[in-house]
Amino acid sequence: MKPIWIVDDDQSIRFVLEKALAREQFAVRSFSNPRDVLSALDEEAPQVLVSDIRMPGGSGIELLTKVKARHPGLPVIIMTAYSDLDSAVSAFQGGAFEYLPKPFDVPKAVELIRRAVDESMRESVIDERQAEMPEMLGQAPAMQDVFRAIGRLSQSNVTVMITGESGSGKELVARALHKHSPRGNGPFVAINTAAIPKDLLESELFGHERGAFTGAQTMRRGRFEQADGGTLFLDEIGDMPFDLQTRLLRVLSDGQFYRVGGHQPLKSNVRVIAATHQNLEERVKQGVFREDLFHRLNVIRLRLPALRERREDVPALTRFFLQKSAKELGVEAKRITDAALERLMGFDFPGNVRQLENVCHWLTVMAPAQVVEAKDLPPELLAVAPSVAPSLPVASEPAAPAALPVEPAVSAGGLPASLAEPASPGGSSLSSHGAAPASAAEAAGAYGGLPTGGLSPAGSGQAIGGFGGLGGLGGLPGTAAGSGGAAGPRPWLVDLEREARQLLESGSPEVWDTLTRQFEGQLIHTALDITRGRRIEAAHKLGIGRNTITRKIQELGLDD
Ligand SMILES: Nc1ncnc2c1ncn2[C@@H]1O[C@H](COP(=O)(O)OP(=O)(O)OP(=O)(O)O)[C@@H](O)[C@H]1O
Repeated sequence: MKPIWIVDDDQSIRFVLEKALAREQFAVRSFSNPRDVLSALDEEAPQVLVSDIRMPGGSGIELLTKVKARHPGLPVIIMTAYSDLDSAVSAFQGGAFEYLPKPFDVPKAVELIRRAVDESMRESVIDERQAEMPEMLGQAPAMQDVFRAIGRLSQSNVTVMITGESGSGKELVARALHKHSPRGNGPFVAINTAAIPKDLLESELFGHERGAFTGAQTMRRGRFEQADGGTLFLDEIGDMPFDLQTRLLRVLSDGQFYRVGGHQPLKSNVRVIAATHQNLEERVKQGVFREDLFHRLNVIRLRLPALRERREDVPALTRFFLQKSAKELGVEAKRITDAALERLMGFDFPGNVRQLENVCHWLTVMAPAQVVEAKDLPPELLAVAPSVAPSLPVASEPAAPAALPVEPAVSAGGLPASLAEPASPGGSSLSSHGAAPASAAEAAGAYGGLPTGGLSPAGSGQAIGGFGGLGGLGGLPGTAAGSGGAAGPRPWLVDLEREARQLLESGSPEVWDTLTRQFEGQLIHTALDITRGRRIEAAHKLGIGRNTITRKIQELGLDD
């Protein structure tokens, strides 16, 4: 764990906190002014920053703003006098984790710091988990087929070949296959054979002994050894040099290999998943890919559709990536108009999902307003005439991102032949597993929850404005909504209308504010209930920032 940083010009405060935190086994570093903190930040970052609000060398609020720009996820606690409430409020607006009124009770201060530490640790764990297995969206039938195939393959250790254009999600699928396999707790090791120079590839794959070649000063384990007990993902397998193909074939046949310069045969228990954007049959015909290796790898083949073959997924992916980019950059997520989405859906995306992800990142940084309009799209995209003009499926918009089927569902049914076809006798064993596809509805329902876009935590007007629009709140747990596209308004909207009518007709003041508070309170309450009080997770599920949820909980008095 990184140290706690304390910034205060008052030496006695620093002393008291240092001692109290040291007693609790926290490492502490103290500063007497914000300037020193900023220069220390060039070298390292703390776990939590605790800062006074008024200091000779600059204000704590300014420091907070600067720190947040560099480390959006870092919890900052601002110490302030009771009398200084305005400053405390601006601290929250600047994204402080909490404020600590002075004079403070030392155990309470320590407890607050501990809570900030816990939250930041939990967030990094969540982030790691997400890094391991990012969310995978797809409502298009072709993607639902892929999810079904993943579910179907989940009890199996069979070799899989994933084909699809660059950026279509092959690695994501490989990770999902690994995660949902019996070896899901083992390592997932990926290697892109096209990205590594030919001379180094062999030692990357199989490792080398000390002194095996100039520069090999220590023994190094290769990816096969690293992946022992797990999955080795061989990306761009079509580009593997011919002589290495022979070595790879040998490992796949008898499980044995030698480190470069080594004489001791090694064994590694590895499941291989390979991927390529090339036509391997063609490469075999050209004599650049070994036919026997092709058959060995091609036991089950999964074909990932290009994004232009599943344009209906573009809106949900766009909202998802806008949220993701905003989170990474520590800003509010941008929303996007239907017209802009239609324009995006008409684009062919030669770089597939990766390209759309980059576009969303660009929009988060470059689009001039909070709501992205068609004219704000990147110039290279606007320069191309849409190849189709699809109309946006507003009513049937998915309420929540579909996620991978977590469990292999059990019912009859096989993999679509085009999608996952046993290409050699080895594949036939699969059909005996009896694990069968999860339905699209189950896959979506397993994660439930709110739409990734549309809810603006800052602007209550915008949040309410989203009710009848894209996505709506169909996935809100505990409501009867969610069927999407059913005739008539959803039951809770009918209730809302009745309540609004009653308040308006009776001349109640601040109707907007009252209802918005109830709406937000209910959302947060439900999310906290689902996450058993874990705020960061609740914020994540709601698609709002950690600071926003903390502020809202305070404002709405949900603390106790
Ligand atoms: N269905 C999806 N839902 C969400 N994100 C996706 C989806 N498909 C792809 N992505 C994202 O798009 C990016 C590219 O995906 P990935 O690296 O898996 O593609 P790839 O086909 O392996 O690319 P390459 O062939 O260039 O290696 C990643 O950031 C991935 O998380």
